[in-house]
Amino acid sequence: MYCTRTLTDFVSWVGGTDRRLALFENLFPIPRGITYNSYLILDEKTALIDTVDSSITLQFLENIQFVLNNRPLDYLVINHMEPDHCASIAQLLLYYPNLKLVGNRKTFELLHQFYHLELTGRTIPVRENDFLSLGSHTLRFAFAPMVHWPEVMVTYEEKESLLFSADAFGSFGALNGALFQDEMDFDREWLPDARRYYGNIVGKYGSQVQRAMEKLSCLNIQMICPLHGPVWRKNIDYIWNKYSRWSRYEPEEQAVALLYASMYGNTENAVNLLACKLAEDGVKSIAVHDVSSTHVSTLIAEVFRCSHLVLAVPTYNNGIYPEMLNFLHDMKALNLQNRTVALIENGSWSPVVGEQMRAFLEGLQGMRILEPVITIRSAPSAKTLEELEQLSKNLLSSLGTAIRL
Ligand SMILES: Cc1cc2nc3c(=O)[nH]c(=O)nc-3n(C[C@H](O)[C@H](O)[C@H](O)COP(=O)(O)O)c2cc1C
Repeated sequence: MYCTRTLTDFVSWVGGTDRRLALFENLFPIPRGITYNSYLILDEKTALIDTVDSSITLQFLENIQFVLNNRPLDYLVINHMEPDHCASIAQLLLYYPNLKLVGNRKTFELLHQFYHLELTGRTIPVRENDFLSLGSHTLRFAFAPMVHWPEVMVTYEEKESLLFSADAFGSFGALNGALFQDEMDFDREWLPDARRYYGNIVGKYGSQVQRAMEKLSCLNIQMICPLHGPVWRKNIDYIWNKYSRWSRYEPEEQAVALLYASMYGNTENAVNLLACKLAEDGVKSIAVHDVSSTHVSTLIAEVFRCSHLVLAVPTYNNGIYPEMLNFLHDMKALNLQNRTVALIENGSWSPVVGEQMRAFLEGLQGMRILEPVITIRSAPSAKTLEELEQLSKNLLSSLGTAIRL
């Protein structure tokens, strides 16, 4: 049975949800599932904006059929050629023999690479700022290269001021009936997944996100319609400001994330001691994560959120404990910048990871190491306690006065 939602008198949501997929991109855990959004505009001409993943093609086709109500489908706009948004194109071409595909040069290069379809006479190539009239509605195209992939463009509908934003402004998570951000408690239910989605999927491309936002900032936007997660029709500034901050690698909060590795509990013990000192010193926002039991995508999201990090690690065969090393490599791969980092190293005979982590972090832009680096020999000692007390004070003064009790 069709399952659709109405955006405006002319525009419907015809996407769907998948709560069975465990790993998005076979990489990122999505315990709350995922939504694939697609939007259908009815005017003199009909236009579908993007398609969905193959897991929900049947539901998707039923949704489109219902909204079209026996009308033909004239256009499919392809904003993004990643297979989770394109896997239904072949079926659509079969169902709707007069359907024309709208995309840019790179869109069609990728389409041919993925699907080997016969498309003679069925494509409409567009360039930056070209428009397509549907009758009273007009679609205008703006390229947003590397706001995830090189072919990405966004589509702006001029009559109703709708921005179809491709992967930008999206989120992990399956919609639970509510489609619009103002129908849900976004901060409580969605923000962690929206942040984790941004950080891990788009986070590497901050400067490209900035360029795209600059380009779009002159538009009157009444609704942001992304390819995953909630649609924004109120509080657009809220998500716009989050993106502005994230893409500049500015922390969202003055907060401390203590991220540690520990085999036998001694490094963990030091981290718990520091967390207690921080709380006693008046720091309100403290998060503690074991890097071995917290997925690296969540650790990355915490870096996007927090201004201050404490990395605590045992020496492992003369190197950084593997799960922490993996996290550091991910931070580098995703271009993370501009954080204040305190380091705690542990080792029973030759602790060397403090220097190794310092060298690694100095290779990232704008990472400030908060001195001194603390060395533990096997287990925290009385000296360690004093050093942790000092580190807590140093963190507090670096955090600034805003969060003192
Ligand atoms: C496989 C393995 C390799 C280790 N390699 C080193 C090393 O190269 N240098 C060192 O000083 N300690 C080394 N250690 C010791 C740990 O770093 C040390 O015992 C530390 O206190 C463990 O902290 P934890 O209790 O938080 O796991 C190694 C331990 C293990 C299990």
